[in-house]
Amino acid sequence: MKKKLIIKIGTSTLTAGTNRISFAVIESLARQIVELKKEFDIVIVSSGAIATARQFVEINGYHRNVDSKQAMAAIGQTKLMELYDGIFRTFGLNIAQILLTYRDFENETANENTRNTINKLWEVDYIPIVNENDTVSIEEIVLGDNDKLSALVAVITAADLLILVSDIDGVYTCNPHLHKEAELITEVTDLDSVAHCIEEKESTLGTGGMSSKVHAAEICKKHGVEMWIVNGQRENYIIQALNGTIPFTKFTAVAVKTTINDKP
Ligand SMILES: Nc1ncnc2c1ncn2[C@@H]1O[C@H](COP(=O)(O)OP(=O)(O)O)[C@@H](O)[C@H]1O
Ligand SMILES: N[C@@H](CCC(=O)OP(=O)(O)O)C(=O)O
Repeated sequence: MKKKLIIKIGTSTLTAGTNRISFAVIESLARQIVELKKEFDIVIVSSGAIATARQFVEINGYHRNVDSKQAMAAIGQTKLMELYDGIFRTFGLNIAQILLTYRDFENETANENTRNTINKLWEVDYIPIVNENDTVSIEEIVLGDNDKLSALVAVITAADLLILVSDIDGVYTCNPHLHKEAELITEVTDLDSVAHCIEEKESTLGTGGMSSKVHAAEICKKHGVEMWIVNGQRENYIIQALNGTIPFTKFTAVAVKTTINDKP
């Protein structure tokens, strides 16, 4: 049986620091997935709907107003999937879309349905691509960046590994954008030991940042899922992390897997 791998990729990685979704980033992901598929069943958790919409339309006040953001997400989601579909197909990869909210994970029947859908998609060789259903739920567009959502997907699928693709090699002893002396922490076993290391830049406050990744790690740890933070700016970042040829942060998990019913 294949191992299960969840890969979360956010807007900053997908846009490679520009204001457009980068075809090259999606191509690099697809190229790696062709290799990874030999060993893993894979789910991608992808943000980027709003960033994609911005290439076509600018709804007034979408920076401030949640309803405008939601409308942007609704417009961008189909176009984002078109991009994934077009690029992944050239690599012989099939994709399917799944939209979820946090509330979906509070209900065991919904969890069972999600699990069944994902398992069936794997069986017929389709890669599920998950995003938050921004029309009915706004937690991730207001507060987070799909980090928690990806942890919940990892838990309900009993994944072997969750990889959060970020703009940085992992958790440092302090924020390296603010302190030159920061050193990468390559393995975290005790989450309390990194809490004091997190220091968000003003612009990222309230929109994810490293705090939401550590929160995702808490959920994973509690349910026995290992989580890594890997730098999406490095070449072949997932393959290289798996081969141990690039630095990254690993959050080790407790040995016993529990179910999502033990509330995250
Ligand atoms: N101790 C720390 N180690 C690494 N990054 C940190 C730390 N504290 C705060 N950060 C911030 O977290 C950012 C990564 O989170 P985020 O911006 O959400 O990334 P992404 O958009 O790639 O998911 C870093 O660029 C950095 O500014
Ligand atoms: N779900 C929304 C936004 C989620 C979000 O804020 O994530 P991110 O763009 O990674 O900070 C989208 O796809 O644009």
